[in-house]
Amino acid sequence: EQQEKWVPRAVNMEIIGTYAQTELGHGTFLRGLETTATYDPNTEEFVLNSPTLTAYKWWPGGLAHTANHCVVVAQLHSKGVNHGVHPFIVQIRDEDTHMPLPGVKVGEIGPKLSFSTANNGFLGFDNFRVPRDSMLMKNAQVLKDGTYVKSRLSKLTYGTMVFIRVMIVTDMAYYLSVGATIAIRYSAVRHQSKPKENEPEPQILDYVTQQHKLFIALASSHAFRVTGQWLWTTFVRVNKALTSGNADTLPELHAVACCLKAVTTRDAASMVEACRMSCGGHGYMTSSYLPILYGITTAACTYEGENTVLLLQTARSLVKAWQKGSKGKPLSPTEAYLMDKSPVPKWENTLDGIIAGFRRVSAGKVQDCVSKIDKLVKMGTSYEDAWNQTSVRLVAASEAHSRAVILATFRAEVSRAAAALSPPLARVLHQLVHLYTVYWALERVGDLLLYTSIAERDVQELQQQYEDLLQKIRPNTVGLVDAFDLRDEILNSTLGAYDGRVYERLMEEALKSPLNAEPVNQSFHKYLKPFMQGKL
Ligand SMILES: CCCCCCCCCCCCCCCCCCCC(=O)SCCNC(=O)CCNC(=O)[C@H](O)C(C)(C)COP(=O)(O)OP(=O)(O)OC[C@H]1O[C@@H](n2cnc3c(N)ncnc32)[C@H](O)[C@@H]1OP(=O)(O)O
Ligand SMILES: Cc1cc2nc3c(=O)[nH]c(=O)nc-3n(C[C@H](O)[C@H](O)[C@H](O)COP(=O)(O)OP(=O)(O)OC[C@H]3O[C@@H](n4cnc5c(N)ncnc54)[C@H](O)[C@@H]3O)c2cc1C
Repeated sequence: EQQEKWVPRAVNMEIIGTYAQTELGHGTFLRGLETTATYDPNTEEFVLNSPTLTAYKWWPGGLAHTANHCVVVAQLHSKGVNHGVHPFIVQIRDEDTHMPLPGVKVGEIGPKLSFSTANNGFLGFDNFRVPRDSMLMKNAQVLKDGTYVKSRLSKLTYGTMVFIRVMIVTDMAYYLSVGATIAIRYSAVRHQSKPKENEPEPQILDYVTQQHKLFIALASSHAFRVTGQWLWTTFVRVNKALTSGNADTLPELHAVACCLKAVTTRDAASMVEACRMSCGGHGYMTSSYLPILYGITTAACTYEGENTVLLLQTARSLVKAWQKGSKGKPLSPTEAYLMDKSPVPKWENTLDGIIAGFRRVSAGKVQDCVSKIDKLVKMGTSYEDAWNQTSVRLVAASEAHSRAVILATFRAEVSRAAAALSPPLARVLHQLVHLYTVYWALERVGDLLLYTSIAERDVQELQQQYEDLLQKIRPNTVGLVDAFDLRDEILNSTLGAYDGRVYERLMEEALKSPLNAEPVNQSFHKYLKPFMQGKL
């Protein structure tokens, strides 16, 4: 009945909430959170408290001035026992006056790299009392007398984060479609330099280096959209099983959500930055929207689980899978390839050959990590220290695993969908799958040389395949970004508008600046003139 109490009010916007988990002192290590919720059986209330400065919640989006409620993650104490972190839904502001309630300290954390509209806030409690039903009791409960009833699965507390991580993969597909649309449209409008004296300045989109910078962003948008859809379907299936009490598939979902969130956010941020830089000075204009887009995508590398920490979570799953598989036990579908003990096959410069190659790389890296950890432990190093000393390799193994998942999913889903598409459209999408796959084979050629039978001539051929694909995709590039069908109001970009009036839009935006309101700015009279006259 808690959902009946809170959900309708949230849906009709009586409740504006945020998720208050991170504190000044802890973001990753949730078991280290300091906010306490101590149960008082005499009043059937929880007393929320921030015992230290580092216990203050810090970062929750909308917390500073928008939210009037929040989900607070706190250490639950009852009958003198700390039962660990649990979620509580807490009203923090008066619903009429919006004033902070007594015992609640809330405010803005200050300027950030981007996300300036998110009013991220801080929140502290001074022995703030909330009724017992504030504890979200879907998984664990506290009875009226203070008896704690533990959840059938403690990890369900972390479920919200899995959901958001799953959504973030699709978010990255969207952000890349915005960046690619802006940069490719601008590259079609911008003419620069004279490689051929007797010909006009060409579109910068015809420079192969420009195509190399931009087409991967276009292909990645499709790869992440397809992978995000697969991940969402997986999430729905796991959640359905959880509802019926079966948590067997949750570890696999957690592991694959972690590495996909980490890899897609890192790729999106670096590719949006490449889109910005490919637009020269105008890409550095706020009016291009590319700097803001970079700020948004790079934030995703940190929020909802810092990327390194998440890649290590996946590595933890891969190492456990290796150890499990080595004992002959079955592995989850996404990790089953780790147990492929067949001899390394002859390298094939095909999509299937490259996908199989990335699986070999991932399995080889995981095996190397397990061997290094085992060797260190046998030499007397603690497992924790051996893990830390191997962690750079563990992150790389996780990345290789994630890339193998994306490559395989992108290829499989486009192949499956192609049958229902027109031959020209199917051909273009296959070209994007091919470009994405060969791009990453070339980016990770060192790993392929270490763990597969790829030879120098294969690499040369892949490079030629890649350059041929750039040439094949070029004629459809503008059509492909137009197909994202992003309205000018959404693009919010002087460089990416559909009409291509880049220079007029740049000037229109410049003239809106208040600094252009008068021909001589007041700074001349206040500072320059006195300085020039030696009076400053
Ligand atoms: C229908 C309504 C729709 C509403 C619309 C929604 C739209 C969404 C749009 C998309 C997003 C929009 C943009 C978002 C804007 C910004 C939002 C940002 C919000 C935040 O940042 S919230 C705070 C996020 N914080 C984190 O992610 C913290 C990261 N830290 C951790 O996850 C854990 O602390 C960590 C890293 C796991 C370490 O903890 P520890 O206790 O040390 O864990 P162990 O490593 O020991 O592992 C213990 C054990 O648990 C398993 N585990 C860990 N996490 C999970 C999990 N999430 N799920 C399942 N299982 C988990 C782990 O595998 C271990 O298992 P073992 O069996 O190996 O022991
Ligand atoms: C734009 C934005 C919006 C946010 N919104 C919210 C929100 O709405 N609600 C909310 O609760 N939080 C929010 N956060 C906070 C976010 O979830 C945390 O910043 C994130 O979880 C990382 O935690 P941290 O900042 O404490 O970094 P730390 O965990 O201190 O990480 C710092 C460094 O230490 C490394 N590190 C930490 N632990 C390990 C480890 N075990 N092994 C190896 N390296 C490690 C990390 O890799 C990183 O390099 C937001 C953050 C941002 C940037």
